[in-house]
Amino acid sequence: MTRLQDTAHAKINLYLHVTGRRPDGYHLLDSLAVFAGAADTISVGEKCDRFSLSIQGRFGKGLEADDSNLVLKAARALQAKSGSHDAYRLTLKKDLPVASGIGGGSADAACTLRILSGVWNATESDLCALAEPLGADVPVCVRQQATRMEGIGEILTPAPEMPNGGILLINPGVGVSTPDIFRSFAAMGGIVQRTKPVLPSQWSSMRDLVDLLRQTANDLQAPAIAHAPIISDVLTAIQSQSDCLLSRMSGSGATCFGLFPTPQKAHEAEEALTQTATRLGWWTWSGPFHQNSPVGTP
Ligand SMILES: C[C@](O)(CO)[C@H](O)COP(=O)(O)OP(=O)(O)OC[C@H]1O[C@@H](n2ccc(N)nc2=O)[C@H](O)[C@@H]1O
Ligand SMILES: Nc1ncnc2c1ncn2[C@@H]1O[C@H](COP(=O)(O)OP(=O)(O)OP(=O)(O)O)[C@@H](O)[C@H]1O
Repeated sequence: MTRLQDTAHAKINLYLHVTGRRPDGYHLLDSLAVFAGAADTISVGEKCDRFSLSIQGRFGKGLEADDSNLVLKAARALQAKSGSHDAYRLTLKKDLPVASGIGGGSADAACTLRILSGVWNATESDLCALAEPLGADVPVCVRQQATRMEGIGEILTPAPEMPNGGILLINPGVGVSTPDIFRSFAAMGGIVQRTKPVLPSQWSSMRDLVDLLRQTANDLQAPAIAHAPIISDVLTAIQSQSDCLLSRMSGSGATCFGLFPTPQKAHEAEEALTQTATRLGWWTWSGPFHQNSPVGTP
């Protein structure tokens, strides 16, 4: 069965170690990426001569529906691969903040590939080959499952499924440019030698996961704070909530996350921060992790 609507979930880097640099300037990473329930939605409408995109949702304004949009780039890449001349009207409901370290654009691109793979019978390996040139975060977003990312993001190893904990996301409304943060990372001293984390075959509890995460870091957090000091305030606000097990920034920022023993505890923390968030214009989301069905299932 073809899924003509699908959700593009927020990617969260629970840890992110920069381990090296390629001759082309891209950074080698070791990161544990998981997915939150928060998502954009993409729908495929009627067939037409050329792909078109309409954008709705809280963060739709300010995002161009032109050729630079990763949804259209992904659709055209798969159309070319399939050799089809068919095109469709696409709609993106943009509920995730843009340029915020949770891979919204990458998740949209991967989601577009997944939906259209149903239309053109593309295989998962076709999707992976198309994903890589669209962006370093696109391959991991194809499956939307807990994954260890290495290389520049193209070497993917399945990671243990997340325990039934809760996650709180907060974005302070400051867009952060990924290339700028990698540049500042280099300028601020660059690579720190770290012990490579050993992931278990499964997590016995959120505490088990958090114990390991405490021995890790997001190496892009300090450079991102140098660009946007408000990130420190967000981390403090999350960490000061009762039952918060860990707070950290995701990706190149500025979105930060807090881990909680249950989704309910994450909701309670979000509620406690409502007044602050409303006053400062922060975007917040709380709930469970996304546990996905494999590509190709309805
Ligand atoms: C920081 C992460 O979000 C962690 O998951 C990703 O590595 C970034 O993935 P992304 O936004 O899809 O990145 P891309 O759009 O491919 O690259 C944007 C820019 O970020 C820098 N970049 C990105 C990924 C990477 N492994 N090394 C880099 O140095 C490069 O300057 C690149 O030109
Ligand atoms: N569908 C899309 N949604 C969001 N951004 C898009 C999209 N298409 C193109 N872009 C462009 O991609 C850039 C990065 O956006 P995105 O929201 O993916 O950043 P991010 O969350 O920081 O990603 P990452 O965590 O992968 O670094 C934006 O500056 C935006 O102009």
